[in-house]
Amino acid sequence: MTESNQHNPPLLHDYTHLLNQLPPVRDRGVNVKRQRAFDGRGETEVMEECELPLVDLCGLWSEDVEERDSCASEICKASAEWGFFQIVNHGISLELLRKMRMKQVKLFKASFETKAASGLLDNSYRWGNKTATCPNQLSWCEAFHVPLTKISDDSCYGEFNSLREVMQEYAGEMQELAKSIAKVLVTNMGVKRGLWEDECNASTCFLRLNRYPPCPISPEVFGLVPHTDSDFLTILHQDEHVGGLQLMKDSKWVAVKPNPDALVVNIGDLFQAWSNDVYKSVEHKVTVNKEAERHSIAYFLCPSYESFIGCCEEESSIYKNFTFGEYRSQIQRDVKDYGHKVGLPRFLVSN
Ligand SMILES: O=C(O)CCC(=O)C(=O)O
Ligand SMILES: [Fe+2]
Repeated sequence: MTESNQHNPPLLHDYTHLLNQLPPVRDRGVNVKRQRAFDGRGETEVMEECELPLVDLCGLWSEDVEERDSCASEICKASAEWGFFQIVNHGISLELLRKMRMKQVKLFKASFETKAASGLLDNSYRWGNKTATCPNQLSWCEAFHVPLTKISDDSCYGEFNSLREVMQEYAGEMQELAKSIAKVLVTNMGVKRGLWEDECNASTCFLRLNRYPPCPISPEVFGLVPHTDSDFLTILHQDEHVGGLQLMKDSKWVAVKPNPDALVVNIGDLFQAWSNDVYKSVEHKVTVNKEAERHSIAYFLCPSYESFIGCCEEESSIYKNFTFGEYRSQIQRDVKDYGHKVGLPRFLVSN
């Protein structure tokens, strides 16, 4: 097996030592068994593709109070029961989504050396997983992880200057949309003013442009390892055609069917803590294909590092009060020490 495409990162080459730990193909069981062993969780199985709850945001922008309330309650119900939902009529034009995707595809078509070159998109290019110590910690992907504060910075773009305007417009619109959804979730908990109103300025929010190259050893590695997002909420512009996103629902992995008209929203750890576990930050992962590449763009709504996340039910909070900065540092320590994020359980009052 070779990595002939000069635009792909050298995943096979650089992770040979890890991939050699995989048992020979003849020793592995049938698919489901293999997936179970691979995930390291006896109870998980892959289910059929499913339709996530679909929320038409038309109601949210309506003059009619009842329509607004009904849309808000759909958002909150999905956030509590699934932690994930899809939105249509979200106000972001299909033209902008298409333009952003075209630019993203073009960017990833650049050679690996160009992408990794110093300076491009604030040196935000990442691939694989440096801290992986075994094959199931390896993510078969490449990504630009771009802070919103850098998006208008000319020096980030080099030869990709035409990306700047689109990125700016895209990030601005995502920011507004994310805040509108956050406001619904905050109001539903009986709180008039959430910390996100002051704290979720652009200072720590970011966009992640993901590409999952075709993977000759699929399904032996993940595109993105199972994780929860460490933010308030995420808005995901999935690949229009190629599926791969799976989420945990009732102890089963559920595959999300691509819907080219919809964006996917998921609750992150901070909203779960703030809502005292009412909204769920659900584990999700991405699988990869042997032949097809896949693209996605995620927008992460985050507070400033000094913000206390707190809890809307202060007296009965099951989590300690922590700042976003503390949360991030703990994750970084855990990844270094154990190879993976521990996340919210670290901050339970009972610990
Ligand atoms: O690519 C996807 O569909 C999911 C991406 C994701 O979960 C992330 O970037 O955190
Ligand atoms: Fe994620």
